[in-house]
Amino acid sequence: MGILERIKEIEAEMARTQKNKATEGHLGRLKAQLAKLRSQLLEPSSKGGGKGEGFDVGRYGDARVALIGFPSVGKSTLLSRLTGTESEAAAYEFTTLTCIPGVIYHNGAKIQLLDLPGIIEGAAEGRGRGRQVIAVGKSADLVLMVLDATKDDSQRQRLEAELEAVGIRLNRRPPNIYFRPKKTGGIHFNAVVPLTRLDSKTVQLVLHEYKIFNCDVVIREDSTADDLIDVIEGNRKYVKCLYVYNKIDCLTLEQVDELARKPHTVVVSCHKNWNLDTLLECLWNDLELVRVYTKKRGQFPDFSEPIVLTPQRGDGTVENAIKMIHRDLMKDLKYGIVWGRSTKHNPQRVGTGHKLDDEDVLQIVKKFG
Ligand SMILES: Nc1nc2c(ncn2[C@@H]2O[C@H](COP(=O)(O)OP(=O)(O)OP(=O)(O)O)[C@@H](O)[C@H]2O)c(=O)[nH]1
Ligand SMILES: [K+]
Ligand SMILES: [Mg+2]
Repeated sequence: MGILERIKEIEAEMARTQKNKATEGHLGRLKAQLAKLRSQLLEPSSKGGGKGEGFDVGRYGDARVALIGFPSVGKSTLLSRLTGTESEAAAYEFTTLTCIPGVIYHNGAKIQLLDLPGIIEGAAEGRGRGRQVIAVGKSADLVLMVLDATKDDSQRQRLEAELEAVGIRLNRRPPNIYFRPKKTGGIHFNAVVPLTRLDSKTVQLVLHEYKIFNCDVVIREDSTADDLIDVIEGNRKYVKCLYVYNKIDCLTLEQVDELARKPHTVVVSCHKNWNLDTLLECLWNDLELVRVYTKKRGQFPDFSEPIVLTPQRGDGTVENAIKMIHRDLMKDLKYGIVWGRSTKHNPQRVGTGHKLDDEDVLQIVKKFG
């Protein structure tokens, strides 16, 4: 039996199984089986894998944002509006067939925006160009999930389910679970908070499903079996997501108002150019970029070309900023001098671990000279 059929079979069994205390362990084991099969499916070696022609776009700029959505929701129209790049838009589905990069220039930073083909249901199982689209989505710092405001809102859940199935976790933090496999010693399982959604039998069953018989597990929050599986699989991608409802020119004011109240959501009309500035502002805030201006002794700071740190490049520490200027600069460093919001006094001497804030100015003092 192929992987896809096995996935279908397990999903069917899960649907048949009533959810209660007695079936918790069984369901946990089925979830682990499902997660393992999906991992196999996404391995590059499995059939139909590989990056695929037209998707191998290099990283550019300070952050990478992917446009993900069902066909004809307006992804390409949005790319053309926000960047200088024209990506073909048309009334028929699957107008876009490859990854089309554009660049947003905003607040002195360069944000790479990637237009992608529309996703269809079953993308997680490799339908359409799902696999390639998902690979690009995983490589992004943020996903703009583009939705058609004129369509039924189940589109959002369906799309989320597709991304969930391939290990993309939207707007979530990694579970607070410590997990360490060992050579011997059996399973040591500990929970430091009361667990209302997971019992020790389920933990055992999930671990056995992965053939793990020796390990330490410490659960530090009220986790589920899915959380535990995410930690064992270890390859989950925690990506920020902003939901963009496009085509609000076709809705009533009441309908627009209702959509706009959802969390992490922006409503826009690409045709009418409505609210695109708000979209940029939300995108900017969510990316949490830290711009650092460098300054030489006795000179004004260079405000034209900031060093841009992202949460994905590690914390916005002085060390990370210096490494972005030059790999070798760290060994010559004596200390830094910083002006800005991150310091108590201006200026202030700082060490390499000091966390910089957006728009700080940094002067590097070297050991010799
Ligand atoms: N009414 C309305 N239509 C829009 C808006 N933005 C885009 N469209 C239309 O929606 C259709 C699809 O737009 P595209 O930009 O091609 O959508 P897409 O998501 O890139 O589509 P695929 O590449 O096929 O997945 C086109 O006919 C656009 O003119 C909008 O703000 N309002
Ligand atoms: K289209
Ligand atoms: Mg398109």
